Amino acid sequence: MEEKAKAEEKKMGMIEVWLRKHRSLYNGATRHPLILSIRDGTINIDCFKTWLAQDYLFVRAFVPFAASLLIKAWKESDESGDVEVILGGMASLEDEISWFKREANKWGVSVSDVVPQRANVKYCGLLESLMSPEVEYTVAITAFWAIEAVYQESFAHCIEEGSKTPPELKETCARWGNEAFGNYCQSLQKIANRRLQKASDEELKKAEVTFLSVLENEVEFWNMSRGNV
Ligand SMILES: Cc1ncc(CN)c(N)n1
Repeated sequence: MEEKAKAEEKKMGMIEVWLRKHRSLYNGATRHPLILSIRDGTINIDCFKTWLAQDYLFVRAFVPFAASLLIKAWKESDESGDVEVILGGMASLEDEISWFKREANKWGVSVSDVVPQRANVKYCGLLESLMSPEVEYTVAITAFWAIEAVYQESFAHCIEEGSKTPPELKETCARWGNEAFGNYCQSLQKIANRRLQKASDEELKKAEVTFLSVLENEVEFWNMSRGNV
């Protein structure tokens, strides 16, 4: 494929090529008005609570997707180290679910009463479709990287120097914005790049379409939290 050849010539990975090509959508997902309002301290706390409750449900659906990816890595990967990277991510999800419950309790949000909103149902539907054994490992790992990377870049922006994030939201931002999570996302990106380099044109196209779908769903997820469903 032409794009792949260009990437090779410039010694770039496909992910970097796509990040350039789809920069405005990527920025839309990682610099959403909700994130910017956390960063500048003008966040409406009800929006934060909506996000928290809805994301708790999303993370519960993310666990089986991660499990399906682990199976794909075990069956299809050309490098055994992939399994450890994914397993490490899965192990933190248990802690993440406990954190969501504690955080929800702190804000007076009852997680057992949360009803998923339309954008959440749609995004969880995408996760479910990616769990199918027919979806290639390369496509699934690209989606998994994109999902994690959007949160990493979004929340890291809220704890950069000069941000005015309210103190009570800093822990939330540090959860995904911290350096260790950044390194984990880098490891996922490396795996995705390695797989994409060896992918057929058809697989490459599927992975790019899925990447775009993740970004669109992320934007809609943030929109939902601000009440514009
Ligand atoms: C919607 C969404 N996207 C990504 C993540 C990071 N796992 C999350 N918790 N929620």
